[in-house]
Amino acid sequence: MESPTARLGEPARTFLGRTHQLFIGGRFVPAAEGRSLPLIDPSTGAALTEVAHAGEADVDAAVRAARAALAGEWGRMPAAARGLLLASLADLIERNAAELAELEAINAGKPVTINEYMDVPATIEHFRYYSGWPSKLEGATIPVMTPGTLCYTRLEPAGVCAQIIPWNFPLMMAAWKLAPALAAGCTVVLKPAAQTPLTALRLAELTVEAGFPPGVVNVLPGDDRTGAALVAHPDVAKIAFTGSTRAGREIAARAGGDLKRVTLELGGKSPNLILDDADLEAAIAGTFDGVFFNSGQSCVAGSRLYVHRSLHDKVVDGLAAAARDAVVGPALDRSTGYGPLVSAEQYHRVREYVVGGLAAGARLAVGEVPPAEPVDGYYVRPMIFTGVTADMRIVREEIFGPVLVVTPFDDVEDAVRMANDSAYGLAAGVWTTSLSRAHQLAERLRCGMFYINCWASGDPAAPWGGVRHSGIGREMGRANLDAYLEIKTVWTAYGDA
Ligand SMILES: NC(=O)C1=CN([C@@H]2O[C@H](COP(=O)(O)OP(=O)(O)OC[C@H]3O[C@@H](n4cnc5c(N)ncnc54)[C@H](O)[C@@H]3O)[C@@H](O)[C@H]2O)C=CC1
Ligand code: BAL
Repeated sequence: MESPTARLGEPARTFLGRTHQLFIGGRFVPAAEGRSLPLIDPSTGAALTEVAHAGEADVDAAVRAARAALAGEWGRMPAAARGLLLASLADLIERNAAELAELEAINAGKPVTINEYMDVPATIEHFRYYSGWPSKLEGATIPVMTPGTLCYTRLEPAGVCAQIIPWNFPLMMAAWKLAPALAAGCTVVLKPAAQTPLTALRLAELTVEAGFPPGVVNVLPGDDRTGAALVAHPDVAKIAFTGSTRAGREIAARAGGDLKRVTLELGGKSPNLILDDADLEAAIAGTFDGVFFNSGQSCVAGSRLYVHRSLHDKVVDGLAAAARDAVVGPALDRSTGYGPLVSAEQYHRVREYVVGGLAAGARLAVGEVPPAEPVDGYYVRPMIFTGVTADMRIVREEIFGPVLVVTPFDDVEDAVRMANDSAYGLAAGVWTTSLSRAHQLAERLRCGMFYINCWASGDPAAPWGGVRHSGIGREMGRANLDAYLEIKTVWTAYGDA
C-alpha cells in the first residue's frame, strides 16, 4: 500500500514528520505522564503518527499559562491591537492554506479539494470577521433615576475559556471557538478531538508567528477525560463545547454545579421538507448535499426528509441517481467528493444503525449495508431508507453518517407535526416556490436555523446553534461575543448640579 504521506506536499509532510506535543505557554512541551494518542489515516486505516496525550497535570499547566497571560501583556493590550493580531493570524492561515487542507485531509479523511474551497477559506473568514470586533465592543451609559449619578457599563473578558471540539470540522471548529474568545480578550485552552488534533496544533503554532503572547492560546490533544478535567478546573471561567448531546449533558451538569458559563453546540436530526410546489431539480440537489456533505458527519445534516407524496418517487429516484454518481474515495484524491468516515468507531456506529433500521422493517432503497469490518479505509456510500416509521431509531437518533430517511406526507400540517416530533432542534428547512408558505414554516418549525431553498448556509456574521437537545447559546456573529464577555456596571456619585 502507498504510504499515506507520499502524496502530501512538502510543508504538510514536514509537519507530519515532527514530534507532536502539547502546546502550552507558547511552545510545544511533552505530556507530563509521557502518554500518547495514535492517529490513523481514515482513508487507508493505516497508522499516521502519534501525538502527546494531555493528562490532569497538563490541564493544570495550560490553565495556569492561560491565567498568567490574562494577567500580563494580553490583558493590558488595547482592543485594536487584539484585532490586528487576529487579522495577522488570518493572513498566516491563508499563506499556509495548502498545508492545512492536506493535514485536515490526512487526519480527518475530509476531501482535500473541499478543505481548499470551504474549510480553510471559512476559517480565514472567521478570523477576519472577528478581527474587526475588539475595537467595537462598547459598554453603555445607563440613564439611571438617581440625580447626580453616572452609571456606565464595561465589557470585560470572561476569563480563561475551556474549548472542546469534535473531529468533523477540526480546523473550522477551532476557528469558531478561538476567534470570538480572543476578540473578547479571553485566553483559551483548546482540546481537539483525540482523532484529529493536527490542524489545531499547527494553528497554535501560527498564533505565535502572528504575535499572540505566550499562554493566550494553549492546545491540549487528549481524550474525553482530558476534556472532563478541563471542564472541572476551578480557574476555567467559561466552557464552549461542540459534540454529542451525551457529552454536552455531562459538561452542562458539571458546569452548572460549578456555576460556570457554558455554551453547547450539539447534535441534530434535522427535518427537510419538500413541498408539492418545489423546484424539483434544486430540491433534489440541495437535499442530497444537505445530508451527505462531509459523508453525513455534520451537525446540521438534513437527515430526515419529508416529501409531498406526489413527488416522493421522483425525489427518491433523483437522490438514487446522485448517490450512484457520488465519488466516495480517499481524501487526498482530487476527484473525491465524499471521504471516508473519521474512524473505525464511527464506521461501526453508522453500520449498527443501518442494520438496526433493516431489522426494524425499513427498506434500504438506495445503497447497501457496509461490510462488517471496514476494508482499507472507513468508506460508507450514501444510503437512503424508505418505509420508515416515526418510532424507529434511524428516524429519531442522530446517525452522523451518510444515511437519509424519507417519509411521504399528504398535508403540510402532518409534515410540521412529524418535523417537530424530535428532541433535537438544530436546523430545519423547506423547498418550495411559495415564499409565504416558506416563511409560515420558518415560524412554526422548532429549530435554531431555518433554510429556505438552501441548506447549511453559513456566514461568520450569522448566528449558528440550536434549541432543545441541540444546544445552548449561539456561535458566530455578535451573539457569540456575548458568551465571552462579562458586563461590569460602574457607579459614580458626582453630586446633584
Ligand atoms: N454537533 C456536532 O458537530 C458533533 C456531534 N457528534 C455526535 O456525537 C457522536 C459521537 O461522537 P464522539 O466523538 O464520541 O463525540 P463526543 O461528544 O464524545 O466528543 C466530542 C468532543 O468532546 C470531548 N468529550 C467527550 N466527552 C466529554 C466529557 N464528558 N467532558 C469533556 N469533554 C468530552 C471529546 O474528547 C471530543 O473532543 C457522533 O456520532 C455524533 O452523533 C460528534 C461530533 C460533532
Ligand atoms: N458543528 C458545526 C459544523 C457542522 O457540524 O456542520
